[in-house]
Amino acid sequence: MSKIIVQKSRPLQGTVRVSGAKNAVLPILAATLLSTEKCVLEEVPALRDVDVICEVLSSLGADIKRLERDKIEVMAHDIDEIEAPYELVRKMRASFLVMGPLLARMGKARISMPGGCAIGTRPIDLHLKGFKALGAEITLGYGFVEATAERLIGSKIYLDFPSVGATENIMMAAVLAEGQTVIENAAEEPEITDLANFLNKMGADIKGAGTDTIKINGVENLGGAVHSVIPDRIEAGTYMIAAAITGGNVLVDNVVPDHLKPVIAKLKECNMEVMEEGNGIRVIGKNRPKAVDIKTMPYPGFPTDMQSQFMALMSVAEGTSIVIETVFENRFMHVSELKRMGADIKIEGRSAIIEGKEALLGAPVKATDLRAGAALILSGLVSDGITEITNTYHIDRGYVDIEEKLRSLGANIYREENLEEEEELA
Ligand SMILES: CC(=O)N[C@H]1[C@@H](OP(=O)(O)OP(=O)(O)OC[C@H]2O[C@@H](n3ccc(=O)[nH]c3=O)[C@H](O)[C@@H]2O)O[C@H](CO)[C@@H](O)[C@@H]1O
Ligand SMILES: C=C(OP(=O)(O)O)C(=O)O
Repeated sequence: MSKIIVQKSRPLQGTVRVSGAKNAVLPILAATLLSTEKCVLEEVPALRDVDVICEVLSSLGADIKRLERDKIEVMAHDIDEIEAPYELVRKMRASFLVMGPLLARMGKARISMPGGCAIGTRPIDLHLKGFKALGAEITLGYGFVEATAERLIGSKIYLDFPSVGATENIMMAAVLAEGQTVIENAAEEPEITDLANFLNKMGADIKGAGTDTIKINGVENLGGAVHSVIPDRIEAGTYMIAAAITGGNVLVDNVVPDHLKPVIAKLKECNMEVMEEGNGIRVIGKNRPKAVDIKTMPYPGFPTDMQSQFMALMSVAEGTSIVIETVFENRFMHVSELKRMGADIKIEGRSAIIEGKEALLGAPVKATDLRAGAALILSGLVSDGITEITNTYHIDRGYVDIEEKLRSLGANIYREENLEEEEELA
């Protein structure tokens, strides 16, 4: 098991380039199953999750070539399997995103139940409700779910909650359905728009992605496409907080500022200087941050995937802040780890009350999930002593070269590999 070691660092300085978005590339790779022609994806982040979804696609019969570190070619001409095995689905919940494309293309899909995880139970009822509305027959077996339909029929689907994954899965199923599908109360995240843009390049007819009503007119088949994945707004936000927490001056390059509105607004509210510069955002942290409250919401609200990193910032802010998590029912696992580093945080239901401290103390801590791991790294940058983070495989799911990128800004961070121990799986 590897460890990431972080020591108190000087204010970070320089430029860091953001990679392609994990949450955009995963559904886009799943969508390549819909085409019998070659698809080429650029700005593909070199992440563990990307390797897993590629393994899923290969197991179904797709031919995958890595042309460059961030460029992948997928040829899904010969799909001969309809089952994504538990072995892979347990490594990454997003494997479930192959269900929609498989069902649309093959008329049948069988996927292992993804199960719960550290941030909540994460049910799949909305995905299934959508497939049923499109005419699929759903069978729940021991540990798997099977969907069958000779041809899906377009329908009107209202989502009880704007689930990102359900919107994507239903959209991918509906592109080859007969007639029109309307998804109401759809998720509006930029990653949904990126997926829709990719599908439209393949020949789909999708309108309204990025709003709460998406209209999909089914087509007979889809062709190949070349697509460049949007920048990762969560990775960008994490480096913006790294600049703020260390009182640094960092240009976070390759971003879409519009995707980061709530993070920019909150950083400004805590007295950080934030400005757009070319394709980047510069963050200058001159003073100790002022405590501000946040409430996570579906896009365009404050992203739940930035909640723990923001809490790390609030742990050293001046004053008291309240963080309310409304998207996941159990996304405060990082609190006990931050407390080990001296943070003063109390949890009351879905709220965390944080009394900002002037300094934190390094400690051995565990990354309980991906963003929890990022929060611990951020805290380590401003903690006296050494912070030793284990369960780093979570961090590798979502951050490309995180130590190298932070080191290039002057951070004191490195990784210790211990290959003798077996890695626990997510
Ligand atoms: C790969 C990917 O893109 N992951 C992102 C995606 O996850 P994911 O697509 O899993 O998140 P959802 O938007 O679906 O989940 C949001 C909430 O809806 C609930 N829910 C979801 C589906 C369902 O069928 N039933 C149900 O009750 C979930 O338990 C959760 O409480 O969006 C989340 C919310 O922005 C982000 O934190 C994740 O980083
Ligand atoms: C929760 C996250 O991802 P996933 O849905 O892939 O677990 C995340 O990116 O913070």
